[in-house]
Amino acid sequence: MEPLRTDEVGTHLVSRSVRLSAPPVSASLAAMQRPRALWTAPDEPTVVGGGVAVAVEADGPERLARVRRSAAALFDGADVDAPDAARPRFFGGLAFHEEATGRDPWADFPAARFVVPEAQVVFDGGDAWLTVTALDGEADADTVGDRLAELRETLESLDDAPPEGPPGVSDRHRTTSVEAWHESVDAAVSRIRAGDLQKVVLAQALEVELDRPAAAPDLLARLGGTYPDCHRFLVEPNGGASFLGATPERLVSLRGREVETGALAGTTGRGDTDDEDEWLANELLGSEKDNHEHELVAETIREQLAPLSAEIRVGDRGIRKLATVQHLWTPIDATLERDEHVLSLVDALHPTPAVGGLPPAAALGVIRDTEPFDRGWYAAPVGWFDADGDGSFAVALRSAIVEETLATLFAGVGLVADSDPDAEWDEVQLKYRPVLDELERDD
Ligand SMILES: C=C(O[C@H]1C=CC=C(C(=O)O)[C@@H]1O)C(=O)O
Repeated sequence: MEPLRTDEVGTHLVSRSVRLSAPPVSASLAAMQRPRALWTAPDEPTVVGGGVAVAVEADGPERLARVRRSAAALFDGADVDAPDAARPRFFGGLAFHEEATGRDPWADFPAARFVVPEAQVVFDGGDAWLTVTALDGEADADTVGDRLAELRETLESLDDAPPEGPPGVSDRHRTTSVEAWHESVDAAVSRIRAGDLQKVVLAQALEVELDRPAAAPDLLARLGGTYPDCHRFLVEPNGGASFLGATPERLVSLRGREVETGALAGTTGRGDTDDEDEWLANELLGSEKDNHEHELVAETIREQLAPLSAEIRVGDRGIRKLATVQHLWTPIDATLERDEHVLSLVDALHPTPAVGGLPPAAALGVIRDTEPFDRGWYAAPVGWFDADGDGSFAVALRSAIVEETLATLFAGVGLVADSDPDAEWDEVQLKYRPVLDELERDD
């Protein structure tokens, strides 16, 4: 189906839901038609999607406002018969920059794309719900009901199989050599010291040739084992690519007027022993450089929320431990002054200085001028929203785009005045690990 690109959406959604005896998540995802979607977040229902009831795409500075208007027109007058848990949602995300470049490997990823899946399975505690959605010009409640019954049978007969192991890596290619990295970091640090900007996040990409095609559901299932507290996501455009990851960074979630977000910036590794791990955590907590890098993120998020909020609550700075790294982390919650759509919050917050820099325009200029590859959807918002404008978005870090036997991984680091190119290089390599560990075979 061609995505809708106009604000003049003349049709509406027809949606029906049924309770399922919960099928296995990974097998459900594997059973879905492309394009597939997966969303798992701490304290939220897991959602699997497949196929397209409707897709909305937009680009340019107004891309989120345009997506929001198209979605509102589709939800307005929608014929939805579903309990709250099973309500239809739009899933998708954005490119990091406002315009899509169309460069490989991102050729099929527009600057913004959100899809209401034809089939959506929500796993909420022990319950599971299947929702089938169509456009009213293409189906009516009866045909949607027939499809619901057919899919229910398929899903309820799925077996739970353990995920396949890593595909194996035969070759790898870095977009940035050590020498080029040193040059870029030195140049960025000089500009920061000269006062042109306060912080910039520079990234690298790693292309990896696989021994066999990697199955996204298997990769995500294994990532779930190692990174259970992260947001795991899968988005697929038209074509054969899958963009997936297990990110520790929530961008924002909105329920009613309650906002949850946080600052995540400042990184160190994990220790081999408990003592070494604690020592590393204490070094990070005491590091002037990392606290400065972190403070710029926390303060900017607070400033961006302030005009929209009746109250903002900034928690204590602490350590977020993941299997391969530990980060400085500050929880930030807010209560909004008035009703807002989660896409307005996404618009206000992206890119935070955890992935862009400060001031944002100067940092984006340095990123565009320096990085020899297209960030595509890496480090950009991915998530979902519903008819009320509630939703949840993560920052697409610790991620890769995978197609057949090629995977491209992305990782970046925040640079401030006293950043050291060698230490930052090592940090990039650590941040590849979550996805890379699931691609490489041990033997
Ligand atoms: C840009 C990335 O991480 C960000 C999030 C947490 C810590 C970061 C840091 O310490 O540099 C980065 O700002 C990435 O993982 O690619």
